[in-house]
Amino acid sequence: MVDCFQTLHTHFNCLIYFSPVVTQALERDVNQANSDPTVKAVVICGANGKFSAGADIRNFANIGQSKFSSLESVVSLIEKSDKPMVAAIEDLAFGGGLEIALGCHYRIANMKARVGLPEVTIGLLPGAGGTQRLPRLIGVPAAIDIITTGRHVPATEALKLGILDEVVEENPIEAAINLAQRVTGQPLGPRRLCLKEVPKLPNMEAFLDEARLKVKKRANGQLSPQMCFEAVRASVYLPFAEGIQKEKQLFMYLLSSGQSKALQYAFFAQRAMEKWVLPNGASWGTADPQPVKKAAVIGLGTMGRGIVASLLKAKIPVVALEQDKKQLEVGKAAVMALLEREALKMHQNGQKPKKPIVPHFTLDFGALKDVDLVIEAVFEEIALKKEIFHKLSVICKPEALLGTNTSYLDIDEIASVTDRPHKVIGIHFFSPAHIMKLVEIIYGQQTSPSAIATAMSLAKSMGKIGVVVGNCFGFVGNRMLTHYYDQAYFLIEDGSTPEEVDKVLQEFGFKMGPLRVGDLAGLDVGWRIRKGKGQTGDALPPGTPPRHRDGMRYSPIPDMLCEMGRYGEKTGKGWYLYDKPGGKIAQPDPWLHGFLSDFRRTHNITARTISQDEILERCLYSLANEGFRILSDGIASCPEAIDTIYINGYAWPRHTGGPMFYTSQVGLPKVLAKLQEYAEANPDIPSLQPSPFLQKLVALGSPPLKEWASHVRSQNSKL
Ligand SMILES: CCCCCCC[C@H](O)CC(=O)SCCNC(=O)CCNC(=O)[C@H](O)C(C)(C)COP(=O)([O-])OP(=O)([O-])OC[C@H]1O[C@@H](n2cnc3c(N)ncnc32)[C@H](O)[C@@H]1OP(=O)([O-])[O-]
Ligand SMILES: NC(=O)c1ccc[n+]([C@@H]2O[C@H](COP(=O)([O-])OP(=O)(O)OC[C@H]3O[C@@H](n4cnc5c(N)ncnc54)[C@H](O)[C@@H]3O)[C@@H](O)[C@H]2O)c1
Repeated sequence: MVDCFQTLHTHFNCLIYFSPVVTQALERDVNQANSDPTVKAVVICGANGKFSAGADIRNFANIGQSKFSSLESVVSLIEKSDKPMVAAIEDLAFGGGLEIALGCHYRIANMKARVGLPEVTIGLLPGAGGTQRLPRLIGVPAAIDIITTGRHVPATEALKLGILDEVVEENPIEAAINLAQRVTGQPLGPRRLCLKEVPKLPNMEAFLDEARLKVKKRANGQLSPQMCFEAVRASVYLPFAEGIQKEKQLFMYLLSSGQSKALQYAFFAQRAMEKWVLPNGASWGTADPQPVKKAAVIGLGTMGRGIVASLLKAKIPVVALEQDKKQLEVGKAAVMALLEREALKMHQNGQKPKKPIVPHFTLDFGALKDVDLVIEAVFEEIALKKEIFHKLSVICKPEALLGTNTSYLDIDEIASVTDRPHKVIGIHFFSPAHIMKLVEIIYGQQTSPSAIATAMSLAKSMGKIGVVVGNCFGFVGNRMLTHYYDQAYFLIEDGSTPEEVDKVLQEFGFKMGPLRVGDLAGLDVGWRIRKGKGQTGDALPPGTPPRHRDGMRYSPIPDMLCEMGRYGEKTGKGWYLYDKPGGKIAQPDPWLHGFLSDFRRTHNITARTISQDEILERCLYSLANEGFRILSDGIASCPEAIDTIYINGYAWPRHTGGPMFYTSQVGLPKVLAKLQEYAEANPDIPSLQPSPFLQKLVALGSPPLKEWASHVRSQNSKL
């Protein structure tokens, strides 16, 4: 029987995306199968165990509309075929890949496959008929969910929704051939999605109005979810062919938008991080990771508990250590609650919760003697960290890697007290550690390439994005963030309210502005750091001017709020007033406004009306300005690293590409001119002085972002 069937492999070599060549080859093969009378049915599958990840994103910049359109015409060709077409989905079918499968008359996948239309995440919409066929297949609410979020749908859920006709344990190709044999001769009309009606809802109009608002709110200024919604909405009101035209028109609109460029840049920037290279030439290509079969976490506070959960998610057994019985009990309860929540989430997503590995909770450092990796997450105090690392170097086996989750402290100083500085490394998670994707991997002067490779491989196994960076106070992310916050405080001193500053940054695309984030994280966190640096508190030399430190402008307002017990959400008061301690409902606080007026009066500051542009530019350009310094210092190897850090660690709006990409889009000469203007108006804020590297790039005619790193290299090699 097999000779009556044709199995079309979609000509992919390794990964599985549609270039024009692949699309044309598929079209040719489908035409051949259609015209060959010996072929009774066709099974379409991928090669090397994967169906397809969709259109080739790298091609978008270079390709004309006609080439794009051809993928939809192939889907249509498949759908119109008089012979049963069966998609055999192995592992994944995303974007154009799922659209091809939707053109098929039947779809079968293996159990571990995932399907989805992730175009929204790269600033686009499914442009090969997906927005018109999926709602016809599974109804409007489920289609809106899948298309506007781009989420990956597991095979079992896809089966329930009706996206798949069958899910099999093993090889879907064999099952597809069996199915093709069974259905040969049956009418295909009912299987063609283009001929189906979109399933009606009793209250479609009201449902769509509400859904549009929800999508808009969640989009935070990103266009693609909103256009995805409009395309699905068109499927309800337009005949199929007109819906396809509408989809095409919206696709082309998104394709030409700056947002899709930024999102595609962010996609590739993130993936480029795996291929790290150090200034000394050591790299991912030559460094071997060590296996991590057992790990330890020291300190089960805010960060430690999330780090334990992340390690367990990667199936690494963990020893969890605390300083005393009480803290151990608190930490243990918190970790167990996190694990239960994870299991519940899996259950709700239709996944079978795995039996959790329970950590070994202990107060005994001796329990760390056989671990391969330690991640220390105790208080941010250098003396305490050094004491712990000294102890670790005595207790842990010589090959064990010693990691610190410090936010700011010097990796070399910590390494100096150990017997193995080459195995000491910063592994900087972001809060909440079990959720946030970013891990900054910080190498010190002596950290070995193998230690970096191990930390990077660990990040990947925890489902996180590791970015390798150099060692300096605050590394990349927090070093830049200081300037963003300073500007926010100075703007408030000069006349803005916290609400005004936050609104401007929220309109830019952040979910929360800096002051609201400060309240959420706890204002005492920064206060402790400033006290540690001697900028406030008992260590401050008498006679220090209140609004200057070392001749530079300093805002004492955040310290004053903390001195009054206003730590933010947890105390019910901070930059905002909350419904209760621990409450989430933030209101403008009349008391704070009065306090700010008194502060300005005391310090002879005449409040001025500050424009939205000034708020945005001072906050964002000062942050990016530090990014140029970080590039120039070699702390980040390329602007893509900074952008990946900001998008994944600081909730920078992905659709603007990250601070460096955003700056490149605004135009380096404009950013430079604005920084010069603000620096002249504020001579006591040196961080507003444009970085020499930014000036150099402008002098070079503002080369494209992908060339910036080579200009750093040429600059440093001349030194
Ligand atoms: C008129 C209108 C007509 C329009 C027609 C449009 C049709 C359609 O609607 C549009 C699309 O399909 S849009 C597409 C919709 N689809 C998506 O958005 C899916 C995007 N892809 C993904 O989400 C993930 O890559 C997977 C989950 C597929 C695999 O994850 P994993 O196992 O962790 O692997 P990994 O590390 O992530 O990737 C490995 C390598 O493959 C690379 N690469 C991957 N996909 C690529 C692509 N489509 N392209 C190019 N390259 C792609 C990736 O860069 C990396 O390269 P490197 O050089 O080795 O660094
Ligand atoms: N909180 C954040 O947002 C955040 C983000 C990234 C990094 N970090 C860094 O992570 C580290 C921990 O921060 P956190 O916010 O989790 O602090 P935390 O105060 O919430 O927790 C610290 C924990 O360490 C424990 N501890 C203190 N001394 C110890 C010892 N000798 N042995 C064992 N345990 C000990 C404490 O009992 C406490 O439970 C710090 O270095 C911090 O800078 C914090």
